[in-house]
Amino acid sequence: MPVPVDFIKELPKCEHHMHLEGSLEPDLLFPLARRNNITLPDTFPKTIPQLNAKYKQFKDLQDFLDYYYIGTNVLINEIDFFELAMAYFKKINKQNVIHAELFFDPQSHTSRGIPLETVIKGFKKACTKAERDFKITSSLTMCLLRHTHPDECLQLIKDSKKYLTDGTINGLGLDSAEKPFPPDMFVECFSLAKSYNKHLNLTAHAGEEGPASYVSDSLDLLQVTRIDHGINSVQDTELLERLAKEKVLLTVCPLSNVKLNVIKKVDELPLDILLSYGNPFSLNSDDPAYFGGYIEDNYLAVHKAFPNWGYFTWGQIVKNGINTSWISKTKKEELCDKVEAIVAKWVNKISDAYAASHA
Ligand SMILES: Nc1ncnc2[nH]cnc12
Ligand SMILES: [Zn+2]
Repeated sequence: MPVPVDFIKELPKCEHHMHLEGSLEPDLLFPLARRNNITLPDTFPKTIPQLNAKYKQFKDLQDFLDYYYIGTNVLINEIDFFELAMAYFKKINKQNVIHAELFFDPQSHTSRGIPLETVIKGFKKACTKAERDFKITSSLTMCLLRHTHPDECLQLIKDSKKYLTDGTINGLGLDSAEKPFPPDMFVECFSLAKSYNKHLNLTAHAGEEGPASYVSDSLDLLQVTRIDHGINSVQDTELLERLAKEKVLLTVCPLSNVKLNVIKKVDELPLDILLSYGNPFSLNSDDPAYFGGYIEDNYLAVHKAFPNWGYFTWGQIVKNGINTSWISKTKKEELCDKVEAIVAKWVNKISDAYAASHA
């Protein structure tokens, strides 16, 4: 019998893969376009229902990205970035999220003349407010857009030096269209950022649409310690062994993979293989406004698709996510204790119910 849905909901969750620009819901996108006098392209859906209908299914990653980058155009002022992030925090506050490591794409804004400072200030103020109001801790990971020229990415790293060194930005990532832009193009960018701050956390999207070799190249060439998506790693069992040995977190995004046609159904995700190899993975929403759900929806989709997982398997998955989060050892211990207490509570509930029914 599957574990109860209420147990899944109660688990304290860490989100490791969520693009702030990907949380731009149609009901914020249109008002921001009006407020900022932004004219959307003629071919862009005109109403919230029309836009939601488009978001039902994308042909592939590029089809989605075409909409995603149009959406970013409505973000102009610091308050827009703040409101966008606050709308996300309000949603996840109802889903037992305790910690969120958040991506953002500076180049999608600086290329339109929006100062980097505007973007970062707006997002950072929301992170501070979320910690104060909701007790959700968070950090920002700046992503390089791999479809832009590596020289532009290098310039962004130089322009962000202050934020990369003073802890305002906690991580560097790599996103956008994967297959035509392999990791080796960005070696200089990642090494420059790391030279600014040896504690900077490094991650990259790899093995979403691209091959397993992009995962190993990201580890070897970019020196990342985490892989975003990474599900195509299962094409290479030696790689799976390595990822397990090095405790590399794969930030899996179930609903995203279905909406972007990477898989047809959530039960096709190779999660049982990852469990059998001891690969830590977490469940994430990627771009929740576009893919039909926030983190809890992703947990529930996996719960439905993998009904055989018991309390301890779920507890282990969540603890693996905590232990590979970019947080202190003390915080990891505190959160893992919380998970263990919840698992114990539910296991006792079941055994008490069993004992009562057999008394
Ligand atoms: N799923 C994804 N893959 C690559 N780049 C992205 N940017 C936003 N979402 C993305
Ligand atoms: Zn992503």
